[in-house]
Amino acid sequence: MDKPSYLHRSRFLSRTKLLAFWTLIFLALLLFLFPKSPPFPADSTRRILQAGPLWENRIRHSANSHPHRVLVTGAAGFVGLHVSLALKRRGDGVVGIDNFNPYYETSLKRSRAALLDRAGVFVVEGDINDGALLIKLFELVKFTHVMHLAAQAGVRYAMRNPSSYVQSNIAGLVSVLEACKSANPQPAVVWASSSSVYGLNSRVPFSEKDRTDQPASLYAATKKAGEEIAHTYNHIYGLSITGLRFFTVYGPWGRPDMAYFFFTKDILKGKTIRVFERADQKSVARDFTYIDDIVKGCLGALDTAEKSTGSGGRKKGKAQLRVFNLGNTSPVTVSELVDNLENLLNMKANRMVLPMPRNGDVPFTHANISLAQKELGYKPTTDLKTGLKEFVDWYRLYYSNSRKKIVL
Ligand SMILES: O=C(O)[C@H]1O[C@H](OP(=O)(O)OP(=O)(O)OC[C@H]2O[C@@H](n3ccc(=O)[nH]c3=O)[C@H](O)[C@@H]2O)[C@H](O)[C@@H](O)[C@@H]1O
Repeated sequence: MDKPSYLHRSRFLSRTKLLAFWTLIFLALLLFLFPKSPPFPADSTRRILQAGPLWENRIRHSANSHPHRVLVTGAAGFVGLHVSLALKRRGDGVVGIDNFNPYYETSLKRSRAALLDRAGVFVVEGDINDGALLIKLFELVKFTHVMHLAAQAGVRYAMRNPSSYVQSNIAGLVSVLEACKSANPQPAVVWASSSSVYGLNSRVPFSEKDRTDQPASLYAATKKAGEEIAHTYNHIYGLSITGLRFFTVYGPWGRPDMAYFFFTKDILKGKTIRVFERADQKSVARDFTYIDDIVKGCLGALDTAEKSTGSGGRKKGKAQLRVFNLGNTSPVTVSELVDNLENLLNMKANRMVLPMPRNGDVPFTHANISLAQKELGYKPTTDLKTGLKEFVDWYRLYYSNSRKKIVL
């Protein structure tokens, strides 16, 4: 027998209510699990809202109205510190930006930033991937130059945390170049590439004309990708871009993840250090380059950089695109590096000689610097022994005063 029609209707209604109820629950769950993302990172929104006029004034004051107004990314890093100080000392306006990430001891980065602060350089705490923050900085200051030194450094760490290299060295670089290409006027860009782009090349010294298509680490691959990205932004937007291939930079206020730094620490503690050797039993070698020489090369690149030709995202003509080796032209083996440290520290190292692990290292580096010499007037003057002495003196002072603030 057919059921009465009102029964059909009420069953239909209760099913509809049930469906509506579960749909609502489902939607609420979706909203809870995937909240709508803000137009730019929440951090940046907060930072810009909290910033206020005092923050803006500090930025304007730090840049001042000098002919050169330079934004230095990675200013609390090793090279960033020294370049920012040198620019400020000669009278340029400098604003720094750094995310103070914990790749190595953040207290060292904070000490560097404190030193910059005393020298009149304000370091904005922020990430280069934060596009809104970069736009804000360009609104506040018409930067003439960007010295882009922020990066995820280190060749061996790339196997442990590959995505950090993509995030900083590729996405971060694009974020910086995006801000530069949209700025009006566009700044000229000088940025840190790396000797590691020469990868497994065997012809020495390494020349800018050599192939760079066999990187040995993800770090090197991201720097090589950076050089190609630089070409694109130069080609499409008329940005003037100079890439600097640094060769194992060392010196006071250096990076604790680098061999000369942690060898010093470990020798002083009596800990064993691992000295890598090549398959042919020769010690690996590096074209160690002292920080003051690198700073001169960076300033030379900045001073010879031509203006970008575009404005507000539009190219108006061909712009300069350059790449230079900044090395020392005299490679030293790692065992000689350790000999030097033993002499300076007056202590014997406990060496464990091991075959070079296959984790991104290359057996040797050696720079041909004739192009930088010709175009930038670059001429390194510090040998490893002299530079290491400066480092060891700083190291002893810094770590014996680690709780106090010290000046360079
Ligand atoms: O020139 C560059 O572009 C690169 O220079 C350095 O990379 P690297 O030359 O490998 O510097 P270290 O990690 O300090 O190593 C120096 C030498 O010591 C050797 N080493 C390292 C660590 C160790 O425990 N034992 C050892 O013998 C390495 O094989 C290498 O030959 C920096 O760490 C990179 O960020 C930079 O980009």
